[in-house]
Amino acid sequence: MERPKNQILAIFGASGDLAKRKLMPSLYELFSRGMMPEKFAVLGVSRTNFDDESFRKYAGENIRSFLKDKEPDSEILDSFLSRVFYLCIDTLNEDSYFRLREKFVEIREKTEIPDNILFDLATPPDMYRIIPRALKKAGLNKSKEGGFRRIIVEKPFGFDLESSQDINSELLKIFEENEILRIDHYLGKETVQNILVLRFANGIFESLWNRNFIDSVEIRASETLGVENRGGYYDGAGALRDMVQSHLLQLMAFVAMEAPATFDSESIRDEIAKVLRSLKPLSDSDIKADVIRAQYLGYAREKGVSENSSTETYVAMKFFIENWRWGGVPFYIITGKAMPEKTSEIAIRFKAAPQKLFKGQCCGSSCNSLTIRIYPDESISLMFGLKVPGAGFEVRQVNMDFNYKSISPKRLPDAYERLLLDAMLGDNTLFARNDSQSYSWKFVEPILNFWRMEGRENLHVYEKGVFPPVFKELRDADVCKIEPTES
Ligand SMILES: NC(=O)C1=CN([C@@H]2O[C@H](COP(=O)(O)OP(=O)(O)OC[C@H]3O[C@@H](n4cnc5c(N)ncnc54)[C@H](OP(=O)(O)O)[C@@H]3O)[C@@H](O)[C@H]2O)C=CC1
Ligand SMILES: O=C1O[C@H](COP(=O)(O)O)[C@@H](O)[C@H](O)[C@H]1O
Repeated sequence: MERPKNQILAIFGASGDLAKRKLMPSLYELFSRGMMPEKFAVLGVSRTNFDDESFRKYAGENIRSFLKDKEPDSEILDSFLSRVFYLCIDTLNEDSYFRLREKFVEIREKTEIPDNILFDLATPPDMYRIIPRALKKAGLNKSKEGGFRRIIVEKPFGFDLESSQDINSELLKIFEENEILRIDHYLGKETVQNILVLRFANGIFESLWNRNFIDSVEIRASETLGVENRGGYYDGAGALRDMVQSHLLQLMAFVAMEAPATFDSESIRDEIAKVLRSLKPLSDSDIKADVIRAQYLGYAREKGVSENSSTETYVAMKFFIENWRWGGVPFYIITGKAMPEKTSEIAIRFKAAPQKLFKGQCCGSSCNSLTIRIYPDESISLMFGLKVPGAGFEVRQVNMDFNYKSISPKRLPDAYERLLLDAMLGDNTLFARNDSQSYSWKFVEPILNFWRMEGRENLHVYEKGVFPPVFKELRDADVCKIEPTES
């Protein structure tokens, strides 16, 4: 396994929630598995008043609390924390970035790390212009010693097409496109990456993976939690921006893209962009018929949410991809908060056999579907009809399951572990490219505009924990959810 080059990782917003719950535990985990660079430093940068020592203590406590499924080893943790530093500056003030420059010099003198820096903007999005500009002013955006610069940007990447393009063009004045890593944590999930391997390492699936054999594709990501303490952000975003524009359209692209010419970052990202560009634009009448939005009861009383909010906490939509592979195949995306269960999965439903020879029941009209499950368990199930034992010829749907636990008892890495490692390695395959971001904004923007015009009209409400309205054809496809067979 290739190890990243020696470098400093500078995390802006180091005092925040993302750094605490995801970034620091993931970096510790990479360190404990020997996957961090031989020489590295993690520099937290925020306004909160820490110094190196107090930040180490804070980071250590967070790693202990948020590390997934295990306790950190004290010795390894101490060794990791000895490489952690902190700088308290007013990140809004460009002049304070000269102090950041000095801190880099100080760390490099202590650690002998070359002039390689990965910046991570774990801050509110309005800092995505301020920080890069200030880095440029302090001469930190380019190395004068032949080292590298990279910058990770968290989502939301803009608010609409225009704002995302504005942020992009600002960033592109300061960093090169291949230095900008727009993170989408869904692409760091093991099963999501496996979609590419499942499709392109196996002849059997790819030959069926088109409009001739596939009846529909459904991507579903439901959560039981409401907006919790993120009402202020969420009320300005809603489910369409928060989940569909980013994560779920990227998942759709993995399912629908053509095979890349070679397995390298640009070929893969070319195919992702191509499929997002082929999304059939939705007219007002399509939106009326094919996009359902809803809000859970009590949402408007959440902290940070406006009283008359028309923000959707649930969206179900049907759309098409206009290309030779997918013409006429409906794609569905369903996502929401405060739903009955937490699940993330992709169901590829195949067309029914041409003749119904047997009695018995399969889900919907066809016996065949492939479910790629991301949560709760990371697994893949293929469904087909088989004979019920005994007299006659009655069909029953059964599933053939692959569960990650069966090939490796090891824990699956958190998405951030994979993505931070790739960022340190400079591999941007699993990061969203500028053009694909724009295509997905172009696709969702007419919906946002239409809803703005409608206000609360046609906004459904649902009780927390009760499934909101969904398309009739999906209810039919779900009529007999198969329970896993008992062993
Ligand atoms: N939390 C999560 O699970 C996820 C978060 N994200 C994204 O990551 C980014 C960070 O999120 P999160 O950690 O939750 O946010 P928090 O508000 O918890 O943390 C952000 C940090 O940014 C710092 N900051 C710097 N400048 C400002 C400023 N002008 N105003 C406010 N804070 C500032 C703050 O530190 P200080 O005051 O010390 O300067 C604060 O600790 C956001 O863009 C978010 O959308 C994406 C996916 C998941
Ligand atoms: O980015 C986000 O994702 C989470 C859901 O992520 P998951 O890995 O738990 O499926 C969502 O809750 C949040 O609103 C959104 O900003």
